[in-house]
Amino acid sequence: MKIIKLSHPHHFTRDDFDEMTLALGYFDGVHKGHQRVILKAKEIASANGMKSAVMTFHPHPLVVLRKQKQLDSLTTLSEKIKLIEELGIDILFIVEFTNEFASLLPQQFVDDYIISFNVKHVVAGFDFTYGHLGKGTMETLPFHSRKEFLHTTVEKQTDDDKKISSSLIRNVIKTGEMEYAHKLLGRPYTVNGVVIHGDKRGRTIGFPTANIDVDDSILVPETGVYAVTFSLNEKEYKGVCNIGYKPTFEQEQKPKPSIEVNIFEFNDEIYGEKASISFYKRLRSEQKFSSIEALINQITKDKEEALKYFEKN
Ligand SMILES: Cc1cc2nc3c(=O)[nH]c(=O)nc-3n(C[C@H](O)[C@H](O)[C@H](O)COP(=O)(O)O)c2cc1C
Ligand SMILES: Nc1ncnc2c1ncn2[C@@H]1O[C@H](COP(=O)(O)OP(=O)(O)OP(=O)(O)O)[C@@H](O)[C@H]1O
Repeated sequence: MKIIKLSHPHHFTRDDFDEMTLALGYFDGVHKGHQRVILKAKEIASANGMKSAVMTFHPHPLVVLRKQKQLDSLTTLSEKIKLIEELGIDILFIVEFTNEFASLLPQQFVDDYIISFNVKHVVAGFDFTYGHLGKGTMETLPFHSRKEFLHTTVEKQTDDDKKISSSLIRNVIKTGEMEYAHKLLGRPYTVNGVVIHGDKRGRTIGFPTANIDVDDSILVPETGVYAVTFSLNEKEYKGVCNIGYKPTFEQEQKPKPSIEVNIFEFNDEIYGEKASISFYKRLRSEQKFSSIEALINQITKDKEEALKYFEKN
């Protein structure tokens, strides 16, 4: 996949590109609704001998326009790139979202970012908006197209009558409903990070853990214990993850919870390595135990429960 990063104003003209079908949106999480939009663009492109393309924006409009301080993203930009690449798209445009870009009139956006890129077909969801104050919609797009391109509107993708959206999935993950998040994303919710040093207490209680440092922009699920898979160097292991503050040992809560995984049948030294955790099911809340034995008994049960879950699913 070719990646083209640009900021406003850009210098591209139609002659720089082959004809293409373009899917438009922010696409945080690349969930099932997004997948439908992106795959529709791919389908139209291949039926018409065009290149398939996606245009996304970075950073998130709500953050740039200061409507939200931080987003708690489902994907970092590089995770989003990887997921879009896996869908088999030819070109990804990443437009820097700035106040100047946000103030483009709808017609200017269409002229400069669709027609100038030799786009012959646009695909977006029913609620996609463009241009200053989001005044452009799928209803105004034919007018702004100057008859230079066609468009396809993807109807609302729902689950139980609810629109599948990045915001819905964020709320679901915030309450630890990982099976529901899995259904809406079309894959388990996964966070990537680096293995860091913990307090080295885990091994002394018979449950060594890999502590993972995750980018601050990324949404971390509700605190608690989860059945997870842990991936490292293309290999996947099962495990149990605790997200929390370890109240059994710590008197004070740190600013952010630790994320640690006891990986089953694994004994390697992996500090500094890149790894990812996929969350399948929340097993329980984190507790303050009155003894280390009680904690050990509970983690033993957590492990059994996780193994049972993976046997059945
Ligand atoms: C599956 C699992 C469940 C855990 N549950 C709790 C808990 O309920 N309460 C708690 O205080 N610590 C809990 N812990 C955290 C342990 O206290 C922690 O792994 C241990 O203190 C080692 O920490 P360290 O890696 O920083 O050395 C859990 C850890 C795991 C792996
Ligand atoms: N459930 C859905 N059904 C159809 N199209 C969708 C759906 N969700 C998003 N889209 C479309 O996918 C593109 C990207 O959407 P966008 O990034 O705004 O995500 P969203 O999931 O709607 O997020 P948010 O929760 O931030 O509104 C847009 O064209 C949008 O209209």
